[in-house]
Amino acid sequence: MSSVTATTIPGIPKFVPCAPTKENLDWVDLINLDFKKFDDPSTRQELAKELLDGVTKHGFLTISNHGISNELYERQVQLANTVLTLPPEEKAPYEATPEEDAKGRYVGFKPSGELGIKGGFHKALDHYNILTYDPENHAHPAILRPHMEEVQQVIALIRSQVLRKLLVLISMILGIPEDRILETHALGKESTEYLRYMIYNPRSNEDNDKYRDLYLAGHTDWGSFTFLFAQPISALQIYTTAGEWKWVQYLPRSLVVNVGEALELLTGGLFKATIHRVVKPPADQEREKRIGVIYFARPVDEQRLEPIESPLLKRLGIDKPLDETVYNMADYLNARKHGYKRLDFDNDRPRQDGVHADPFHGKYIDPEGFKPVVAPV
Ligand SMILES: O=C(O)CCC(=O)C(=O)O
Ligand SMILES: [Fe+2]
Repeated sequence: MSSVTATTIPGIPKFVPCAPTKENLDWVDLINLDFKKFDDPSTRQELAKELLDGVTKHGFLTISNHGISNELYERQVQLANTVLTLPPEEKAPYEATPEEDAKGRYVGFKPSGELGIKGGFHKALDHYNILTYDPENHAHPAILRPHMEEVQQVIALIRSQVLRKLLVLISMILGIPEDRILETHALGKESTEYLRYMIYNPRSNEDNDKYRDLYLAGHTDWGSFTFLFAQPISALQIYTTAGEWKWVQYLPRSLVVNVGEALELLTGGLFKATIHRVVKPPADQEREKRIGVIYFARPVDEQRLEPIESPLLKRLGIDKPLDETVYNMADYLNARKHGYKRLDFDNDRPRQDGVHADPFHGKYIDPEGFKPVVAPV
């Protein structure tokens, strides 16, 4: 089961994923959920317990036997590479507008600009988003079009085989009816869920110095769960409860799952949105382009982000909203996009004025003058 074999798809450029690093990094010990256990009622109970352990310990887990075949999995990586390495002139017509980006629901490539958009991204990074709920039925680049049915199939699998099962396990943990939790992610309602293809191009030493070796600054995700197709290039780190940055190890063909802020808010903090970041890979992978396939699950736009009524949360005394303002999902995204709760977690790499560029933090001035619904705290 080598990670360096490359699936070929007619008409799609071949992409050979990088070999795993030989370096022994300071790995984090993540709990792996074997989703085979979901099928049997007794092992399903065990799985629910493991999920609770995973989300309270690190807020990060891996899932094996997730129901996405090796072939579909590898083909997604090939398609992601194809789309993200299109020449700029072929990307341009599919670039989202800054307004769409500001609303948190966009299709296509991230808007470009000197620093990407909102001062947040170095252009060594690019995104391509495919919405799950896309009433406008956005067009995709010609090379991707023959494969859109397959992309939709993968999205449907992630929702039915992974997200739905996790939500059922949550209903068991919280002691609430399945329907109550499933409706928070109902299909067909307005939502910003999407599949994202992501590229991190290698940077010059000068740029790495300038950006403190950070590709993505420490952050928590905004939705409920994020599913990352396991990544042979080590660069993802999580901030543990012990206050240390540790590396996420590559487990071939697994999904790496992390809890986002919406789920933290829905569970009164029982499920932890873990801080994570992406840094310069180890020396034996540093010159490779890093291709990501990521699914961001999110509650529907209208879902209010406050604790779900649950006997467990009540018993634990965590049944009150965590924040002063209770937003629904759509308004929460809007607020987050415009500076609400913007925090600096990279204190281990202090930014020196005049030495480091600050694409991530500092005083935040929204370039388009968008405002959060309520002034940020
Ligand atoms: O590329 C990765 O490994 C993680 C990306 C990430 O954290 C994000 O896009 O929110
Ligand atoms: Fe993230």
